[in-house]
Amino acid sequence: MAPTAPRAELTRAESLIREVPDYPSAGILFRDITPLLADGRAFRETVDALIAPFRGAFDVVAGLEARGFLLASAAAYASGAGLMPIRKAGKLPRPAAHVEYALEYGDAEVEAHADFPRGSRVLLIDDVLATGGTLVAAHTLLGELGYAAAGTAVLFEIAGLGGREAVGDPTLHTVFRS
Ligand SMILES: O=P(O)(O)OC[C@H]1O[C@H](OP(=O)(O)OP(=O)(O)O)[C@H](O)[C@@H]1O
Ligand SMILES: Nc1ncnc2[nH]cnc12
Repeated sequence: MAPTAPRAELTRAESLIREVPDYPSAGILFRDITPLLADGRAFRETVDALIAPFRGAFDVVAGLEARGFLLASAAAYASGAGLMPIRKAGKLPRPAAHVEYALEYGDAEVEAHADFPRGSRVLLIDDVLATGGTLVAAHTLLGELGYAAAGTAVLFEIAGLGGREAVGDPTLHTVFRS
C-alpha cells in the first residue's frame, strides 16, 4: 500500500472540493467531491489517507450509497479487502438488515446483504459527515449483521452539525474538515 502523501499534497486535494450554496435545498452548503475525484493524484492520495490509520485492522470495507461507494471500492481494492455496499432501500435482492434515518437534507433507509462471516472486521467509509445520521444508521446495520466495527473513515467532516458527537466512535478519522 502507498505511503501517506505529504500534507501539501493533501492540502492541494482539499482545495479541489467545490462548495455549492443552496444545493440540494436552500441553506445547504453542498461539498462536491467530484473535482477531487477527477484528479487522479488527489483521488489516490486521499483514498490512501482515508485508510492509513486502519492498516491491517479490517477485513471488509463498507461504503454508503452512492458517493461512499466511490471511495470504499477504491479503498477495498487498494487494501485487498472485500467490499460491502450499503444501499438505499429497495436496491438489493435479499437484504438481511434495514435501518431508517435522517440526514442533513432529508430522510432515507439503508440495507445490506450478509455476505461476510459474523465477526468480520468492517471499516466504514463515506464521503461527507454532516449530522452523522447516515453513519449512525450504518453502524446499527453492521451491528444487526453481527459484524465488528473496525473504524470509521470520512473524506470531509462538516463541523458544527454534531456529526462527530452523534457517531460517537473514538476511531472516527476524517481527512478534511470545515
Ligand atoms: O451526516 P449526514 O447528515 O447523514 O449526511 C451525510 C450523508 O449525506 C450524503 O449522502 P446522500 O444520502 O445525500 O447520498 P448520495 O451519496 O447518493 O448523494 C453523503 O454522501 C453522506 O452519506
Ligand atoms: N452539506 C453537504 N454536502 C455534501 N454532502 C452532504 N451530505 C449531507 N450534507 C452534505
